[in-house]
Amino acid sequence: MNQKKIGLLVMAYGTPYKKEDIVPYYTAIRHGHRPSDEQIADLARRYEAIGGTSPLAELTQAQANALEKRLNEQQSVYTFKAYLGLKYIHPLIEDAVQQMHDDGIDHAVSIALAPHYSRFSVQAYTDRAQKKAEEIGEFTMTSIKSWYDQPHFIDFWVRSVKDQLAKIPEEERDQTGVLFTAHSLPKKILKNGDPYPDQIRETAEKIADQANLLHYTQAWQSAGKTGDPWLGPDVLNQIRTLFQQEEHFKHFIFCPIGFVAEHLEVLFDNDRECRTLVESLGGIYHRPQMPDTHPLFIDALASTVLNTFE
Ligand SMILES: CC1=C(CCC(=O)O)c2cc3nc(cc4[nH]c(cc5[nH]c(cc1n2)c(C)c5CCC(=O)O)c(CCC(=O)O)c4C)C(CCC(=O)O)=C3C
Ligand SMILES: [Fe+2]
Repeated sequence: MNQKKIGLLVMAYGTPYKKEDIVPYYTAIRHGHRPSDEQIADLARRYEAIGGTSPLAELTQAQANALEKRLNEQQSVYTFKAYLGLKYIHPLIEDAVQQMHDDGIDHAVSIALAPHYSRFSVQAYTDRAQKKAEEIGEFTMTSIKSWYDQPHFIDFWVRSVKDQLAKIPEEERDQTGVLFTAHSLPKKILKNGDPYPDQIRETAEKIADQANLLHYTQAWQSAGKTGDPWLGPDVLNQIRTLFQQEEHFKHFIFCPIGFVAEHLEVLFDNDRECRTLVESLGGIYHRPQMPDTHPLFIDALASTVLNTFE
């Protein structure tokens, strides 16, 4: 019997492929308003600092490929075909949905490469995908909202933190603080009861519990420099706070649990800014490798997708 072909819409933020993409990309992030020359220069400088462009383009594609492969290995009822749909650069979410339809697909599952749900993040991806599906007609799409609590995902971070701790001399392990971070969002999301902060807190608690962490905390990173207030505490302030506490921490392990790949926010905001501050205070910076295409992580995504068929 023919296996039914299912579209797998893998949605992600997107990143400039080359220097010339930075302006149109940043303009798209700003909903079509070109940022100031100063803001553009600042972003270009950050990409320059991590090697010119981000590794994210390649990693997002590799994650989509790995997920497709894993899904087709794990079951034989359906054939999954992955389509990348990006938020701010080609291939755009809408184009991916159109392509599925053109390829004769009438049912898809969408998943965002972001673990936690927010109206500002995942819902924005989903709305665009569903709108396009409705426009096409006779095309149904199941949209996954979040998967932060998928056990394999938690397990990935539990193992990562434990690996980092194992490298720290035993007598210094109780002088180690673990910081769980996620992208900050404007505080106004709280007014509508957005689950984002709670989901991130829950993720941190689950990991800390399963890894038996003595000292851990949660903080927000990469807040925008806009007029309105963003969720805090900011990670840089949180580092200072921890140093002021009586434990006299020596080691700091950074776990950016809101992101899933090596990219600008981690390579710059964590590995440069957080590292610089930690070292200036006399501490030692540690940061496990991001999920990327780790089998546990891909399994977490695959299980989440397959659960939509139950
Ligand atoms: C919640 C969230 C995630 C995680 C969930 C998800 O993945 O969806 C995320 C991921 C990412 N954000 C990214 C890049 C950027 N985000 C920006 C700006 C912003 N992000 C926001 C939110 C988020 N962002 C917000 C509310 C703004 C302010 C908008 C404004 O300015 O009004 C800007 C503008 C300049 C700056 O502010 O730095 C850039 C360049 C990249 C790719 C980096 C690379 O290329 O490696 C990735 C994965
Ligand atoms: Fe962003």
